[in-house]
Amino acid sequence: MAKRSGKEPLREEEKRKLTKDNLRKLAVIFRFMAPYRWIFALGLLALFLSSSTLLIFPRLAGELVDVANGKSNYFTSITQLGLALLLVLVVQGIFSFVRVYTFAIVTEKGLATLRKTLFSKLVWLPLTFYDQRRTGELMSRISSDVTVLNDLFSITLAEFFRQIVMLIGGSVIIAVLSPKLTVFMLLIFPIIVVLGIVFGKFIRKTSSKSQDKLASANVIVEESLQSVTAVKSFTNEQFEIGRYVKMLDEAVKVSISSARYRAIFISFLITIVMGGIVAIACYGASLVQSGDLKSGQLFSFVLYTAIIGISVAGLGDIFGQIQKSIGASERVLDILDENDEQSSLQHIPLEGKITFNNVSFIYPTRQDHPVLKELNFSISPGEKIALVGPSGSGKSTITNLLMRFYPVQQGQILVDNIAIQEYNLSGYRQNIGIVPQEVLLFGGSIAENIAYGKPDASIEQIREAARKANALEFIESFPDKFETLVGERGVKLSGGQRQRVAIARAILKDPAILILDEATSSLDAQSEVLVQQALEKLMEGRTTIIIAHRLSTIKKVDRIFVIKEGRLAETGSHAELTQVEGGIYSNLLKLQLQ
Ligand SMILES: Nc1ncnc2c1ncn2[C@@H]1O[C@H](COP(=O)(O)OP(=O)(O)OP(=O)(O)O)[C@@H](O)[C@H]1O
Repeated sequence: MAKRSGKEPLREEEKRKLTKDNLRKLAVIFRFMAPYRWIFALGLLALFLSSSTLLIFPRLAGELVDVANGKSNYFTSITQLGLALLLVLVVQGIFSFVRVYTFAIVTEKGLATLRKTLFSKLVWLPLTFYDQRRTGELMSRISSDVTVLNDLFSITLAEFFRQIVMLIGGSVIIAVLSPKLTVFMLLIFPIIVVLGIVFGKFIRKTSSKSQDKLASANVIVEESLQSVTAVKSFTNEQFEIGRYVKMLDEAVKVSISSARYRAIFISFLITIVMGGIVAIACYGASLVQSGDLKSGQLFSFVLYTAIIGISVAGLGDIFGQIQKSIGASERVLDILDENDEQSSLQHIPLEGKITFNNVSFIYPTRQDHPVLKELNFSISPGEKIALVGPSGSGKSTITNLLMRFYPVQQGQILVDNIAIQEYNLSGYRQNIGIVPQEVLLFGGSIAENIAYGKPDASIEQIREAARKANALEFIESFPDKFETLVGERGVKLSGGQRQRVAIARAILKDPAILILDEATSSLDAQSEVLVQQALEKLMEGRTTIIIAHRLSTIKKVDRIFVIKEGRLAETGSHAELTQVEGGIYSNLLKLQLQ
């Protein structure tokens, strides 16, 4: 979702009705602010006082007119009144400062707790959750939705209370000032307000359409910039510009047509509001003429009417914002309510015996597509096996289940003769190291990236791991050595270098079980040799499962499991399987050799 400021129109789908249930959702979010409730209460008090002080202002301004006419009951000189006004302003300023500052403290601290809770929830959520959500959508939970809630607690709620104080206080004061004029005003203003609300709703709908068009245009910018290399390599610069211009032109068309309605709305509103005020002023003037009202009182009255008008107009927007915040809190709570896999870390020393007993598996998001079918095999501690088979046959799924990324639905996976779900999750996963096909590094230094396998590792241990991973030489050749920053996702390192950093990571982690997902794209011969040597060192003494693509690795393993359509089709050593006439493995081999 494109980032939008609070001033932009609300989308209908972002709003929720102000029901009791929905307001309860906001109350749940408010719990994050509970530790700061006393500061919040102080803010509310300051808000009440600053609004009340502000309400004195029009009254004093009216007195100013009466003092000038020599008709004031309270003040003898303009200077005296000027000082009183100054005092009101200063007091009001102090209360406003306290209000804004305290609300900011409560909101910032409370919402930082919410953000932290949300992020830790997200990282603890299982992969089954991620299969159903898009990353962009989750990002906007932490950014846009929490920002909407931030606005609610820091601005909207304060505005809401302020407008209410203004509305009620202002109405009481004008009723006391001149009951007659108040009744006259009440006959006019509600009609203006209703017209304003109805028209305003219509305008919001049309500008929401133009926002959507603009958002679509922004998607093109995002896509083109993200894949700028693809755009350039296909020499599609002109094509992308064309797409953008077309979409933007449509957005402009819709915006201008919506601006026409907005212009009518604004001119209508100004005319009718001013007309109302003029009508009140005229009637008020006639009251002054007949001696029912002092001119200063009329002046105050008109100012109060304007304040009440502004409050009523503001309330509509505030309700919209509250409805939008309920939508945001609902989405945030949805995530907080998910079941996560959080577990404290227990150290479990494993030997690395792996057994699959009749394991069948279907991904929860693709119920109609059985992936693994009654798989049976056993791997001894320290044994090295390769998973071989056509794309989509289920090789990665086997390792996903072993990592407990997904729960097994049928059959059992045992490690050291105990069903894997019996182990403490983090303790269990600590025993498994992965060197993935596509190594993505974090944006820090090389040292930090290697230490990802063991965050408390000393620099000597990091160095030793880099040495074993054949990475020391290239790291030392950089001017900043281990402190070299690898760039976003490790872009500053070559494929082979990234692989060796990943191997060093795994060496440092020192797991009993190792999963190697061989890179499909080949490295240059020299890098290949260095990576292979490093991998062999890494594999020593560990149970290893290799998702294999290359002959050179397959030949060296103890056993090869040929997977076909989720079943174990053939098992044996390279030498054994090549002997099988018409076998899947021997056919694959022939293909590769060709
Ligand atoms: N997260 C997922 N959600 C739903 N289906 C999935 C998921 N991951 C894989 N699959 C499906 O499961 C089947 C097996 O996929 P898997 O990744 O295990 O195959 P593979 O043998 O490792 O393939 P490759 O060699 O191409 O990596 C495929 O049909 C794939 O579309």
